Amino acid sequence: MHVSIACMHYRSAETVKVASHGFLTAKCWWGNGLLFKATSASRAVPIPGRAMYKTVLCSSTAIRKGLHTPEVTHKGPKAKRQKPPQHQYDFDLFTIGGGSAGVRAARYSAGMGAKVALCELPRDFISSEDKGGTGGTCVLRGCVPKKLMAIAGLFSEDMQDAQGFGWKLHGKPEFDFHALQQNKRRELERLSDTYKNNLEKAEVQFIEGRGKLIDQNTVEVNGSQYKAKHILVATGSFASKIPIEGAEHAITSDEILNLDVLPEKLVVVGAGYIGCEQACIFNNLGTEVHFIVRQDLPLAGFDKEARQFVLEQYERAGIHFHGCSSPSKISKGANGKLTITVEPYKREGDPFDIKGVDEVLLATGRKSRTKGIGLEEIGVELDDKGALKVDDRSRSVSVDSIWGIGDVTSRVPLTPVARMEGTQLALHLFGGRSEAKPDYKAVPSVVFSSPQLAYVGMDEAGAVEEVKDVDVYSSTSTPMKNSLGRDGVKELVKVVVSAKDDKVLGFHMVGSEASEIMQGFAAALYCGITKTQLDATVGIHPSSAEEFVTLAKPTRQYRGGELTEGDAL
Ligand SMILES: Cc1cc2nc3c(=O)[nH]c(=O)nc-3n(C[C@H](O)[C@H](O)[C@H](O)COP(=O)(O)OP(=O)(O)OC[C@H]3O[C@@H](n4cnc5c(N)ncnc54)[C@H](O)[C@@H]3O)c2cc1C
Ligand SMILES: NC(=O)c1ccc[n+]([C@@H]2O[C@H](COP(=O)([O-])OP(=O)(O)OC[C@H]3O[C@@H](n4cnc5c(N)ncnc54)[C@H](O)[C@@H]3O)[C@@H](O)[C@H]2O)c1
Repeated sequence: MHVSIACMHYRSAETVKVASHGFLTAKCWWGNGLLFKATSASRAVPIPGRAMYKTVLCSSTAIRKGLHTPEVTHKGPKAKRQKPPQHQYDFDLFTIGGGSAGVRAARYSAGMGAKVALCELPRDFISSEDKGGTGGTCVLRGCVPKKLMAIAGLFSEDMQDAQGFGWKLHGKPEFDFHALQQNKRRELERLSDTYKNNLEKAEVQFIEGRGKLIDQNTVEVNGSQYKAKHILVATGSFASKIPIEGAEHAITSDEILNLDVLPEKLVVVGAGYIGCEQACIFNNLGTEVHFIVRQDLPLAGFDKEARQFVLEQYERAGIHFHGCSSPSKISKGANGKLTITVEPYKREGDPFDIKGVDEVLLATGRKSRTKGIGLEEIGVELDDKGALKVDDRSRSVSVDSIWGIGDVTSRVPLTPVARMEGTQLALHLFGGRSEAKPDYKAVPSVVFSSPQLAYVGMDEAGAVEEVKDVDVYSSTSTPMKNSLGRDGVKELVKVVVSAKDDKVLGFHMVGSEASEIMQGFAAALYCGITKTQLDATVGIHPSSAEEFVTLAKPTRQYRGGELTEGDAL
């Protein structure tokens, strides 16, 4: 049986499935891949040699229900009613974990007609083997609380800038950390509830409790066993502490986002995403912040010029950066204050102590949550970092019925990527799109520090290594706000171009609006923009973003992998 759908006012048309109950399942596509509910049918046309050809017409109002839900179905005049299926499974898909990845995959799969269940741990702001909550890390102890706290910190920069524009602040503005934390928790609980409600609206069966695999098709939660054709492991990751003496006195990102008292003095160990973001948040809120970092620059793996530039800005804002250093010990005094002993790392020098510290944040990386849930017992292969090993369609490399998406795998640990993997998995399993798989071609990323560092595509060193002939365009400027506001605030824009075919390979920016600006350039990179096309783009004036389309002369050029013009970084 074949069905085509014609949705008026929408680009659409696809698919067909004859459900076992004899009804037609019709998926209706919009341009961006969302699915809509089709609710009416007009005619069915038999085609010789095929069972039947059926056209379903539906109006835009008829298909407006639900952002994604797919299917419906109309009983075709000639469709034969079949016997109810003799399922050996309770569910088509059972998802363990209700974070960004699991919720997306579960909702979309249910929307495509699958029978889906999802289990998630009871809610807590601090995660553990037994505590979690719908929305997962992003909502309860990641992107959202972090961004709310970053916004709180930015008001302090704004108040300083405002004075240059004539605003008079009478007396020292007061900051109530407790109020921020209370308001923030309320908002996070609201969002977490929304995630749960959305699952229920999508008709995903929600089970609160810890999921554990019993065999390749069975999950146990709270003593009950559920059988599913496919099992999705989306259990995310957790902050791991480095094994130094006194590590029990240190906290991780879970706790720092949930403090009740604003620390006066904070030491941050590790300058990845989390370290840089938290250092800047607390610096802006008035805490004395010290950074202990093994390299000479923060943000290993990012573009070197952007790293150098962002460090200058962190130090200008008052953060104490201790590069080429590593902590060896944390001790707690009788007054409750901490002392952290710091050793030189791959350099000459003496150890030193940072005393009178209220909190030490270990921001030294995260590990996939794969232990104690029966994975290894049923033969699911993990990689050398303990992450679930999957193929390019997110299927376990060793057990066919097991799938893994999001931070539990070692791909790109970002929320939009986890969601994209969820969407693609739903399409692959239940959307009639067996070719569907995640696409990592142009994943943009932002460190929400102060200033922000955003990029998409290749950094300069990576481009030179891979492409050899590269032109680099970079420029620094003072944002207009800072012509009258705080002194010394600068922004960087940078474009990395292949000299062979003029294609842009990477965009980088350090600046207060970098996250908002980079999204559009990510779309351009995805579409394969050339430097000539970028130059032909009309700027938006006055703005920081226009710097990207006015970069006339290369700052550095490489040919055959060697620097031929400009100064080495
Ligand atoms: C401090 C911080 C800031 C971040 N900021 C950003 C940002 O700004 N932008 C961005 O894109 N990304 C950010 N990230 C990364 C982002 O949060 C993750 O990539 C994303 O949340 C991963 O989603 P996930 O669904 O794979 O995992 P999670 O969100 O961790 O979800 C996994 C879920 O599984 C549950 N679970 C675990 N075990 C079980 C079990 N046995 N049974 C039932 N449930 C279980 C957990 O409770 C959890 O809710 C940040 C991360 C952190 C830590
Ligand atoms: N804005 C965002 O999108 C955002 C924000 C936070 C987290 N995340 C995601 O979460 C992931 C985890 O973040 P993260 O900051 O924990 O990890 P990370 O890998 O970005 O940074 C960890 C840092 O710790 C350092 N480190 C490791 N071991 C150390 C040791 N023994 N001593 C001193 N330093 C040590 C590393 O060199 C690195 O700089 C990131 O990869 C990112 O994808 C994203």
